[in-house]
Amino acid sequence: MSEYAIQAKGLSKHFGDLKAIDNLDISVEKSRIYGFLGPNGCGKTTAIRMLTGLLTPTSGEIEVLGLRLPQEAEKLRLKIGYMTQRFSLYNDLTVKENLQFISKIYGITGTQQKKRIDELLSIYGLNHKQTQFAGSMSGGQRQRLALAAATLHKPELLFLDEPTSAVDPENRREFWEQLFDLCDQGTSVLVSTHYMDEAERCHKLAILEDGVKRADGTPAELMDNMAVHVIEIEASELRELKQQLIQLPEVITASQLGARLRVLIKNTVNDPIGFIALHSNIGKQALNLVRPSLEDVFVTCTGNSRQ
Ligand SMILES: Nc1ncnc2c1ncn2[C@@H]1O[C@H](COP(=O)(O)OP(=O)(O)OP(=O)(O)O)[C@@H](O)[C@H]1O
Repeated sequence: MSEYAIQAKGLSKHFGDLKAIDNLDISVEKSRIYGFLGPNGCGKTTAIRMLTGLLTPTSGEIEVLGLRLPQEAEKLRLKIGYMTQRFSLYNDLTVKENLQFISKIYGITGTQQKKRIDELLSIYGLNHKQTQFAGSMSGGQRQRLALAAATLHKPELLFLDEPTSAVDPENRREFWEQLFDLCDQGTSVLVSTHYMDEAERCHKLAILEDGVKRADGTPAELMDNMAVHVIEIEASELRELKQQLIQLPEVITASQLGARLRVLIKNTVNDPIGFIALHSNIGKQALNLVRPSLEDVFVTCTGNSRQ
């Protein structure tokens, strides 16, 4: 038995001249949460659709839960859950009716259906909402209903495409707690996001840009292996200072965070604090060498740095 829920090698999808996914290699371990982090249009949905067997790759090899895709896609259908970017349930059915409808699709009927729906209503805090129309629920409640529907048949592997783009931070945090519960019970999860805080919660992630994987690893590995120094500067006139510093070829990017300027400097510079002090009128006491964040990793390994 493979330790991997998903393995893909040399995966590509071309739409005409556009390489939506270009030569992607990924390995997703079982009972873990793996993230695709990247901006809109970088190919996250295209990659997920190929890994679910819904889209045929232009080239490459895919094995999901021991099944080869796209050849064995039909056998995979009952083993996976897929929560798409858009709410795909029925707005004019109630919460309970939606779950009953999905149950029937999976062949879950009678007392088994009632038991499973009651269980899901309780897990996802929807007990008192069961007679409410899905269309009248809040963003957070809809996401919980969509997750309940995607996990109704207890899939071994769950695909979530930007699941929390329409929910507030509190609901997002709760949603992730539920993902970790699923993971604890043995479910493997592949989730796409463009939020750094969400990506940081994943066991492992791949950073995608223009269909290409720019980096992958655990969030800690990605941050530790960054070939840059990060300096935070506390000073006045930060807008001016930023303009001055980003002219230097050794400076990768500089971005303001409230009263501080966060500057990423190539690690070919041996003494980053001395370097900033030399190229500005800021004293060394206002400069701090800090730990890179995932956002620093993202701007360094994608083309989003110079602004
Ligand atoms: N069926 C299609 N035909 C032509 N181009 C497509 C098709 N599907 C996706 N694309 C293009 O492929 C690229 C990747 O799209 P994709 O939806 O996978 O990105 P994404 O990272 O999921 O972005 P978003 O979060 O905005 O959905 C985009 O340039 C998109 O326009």
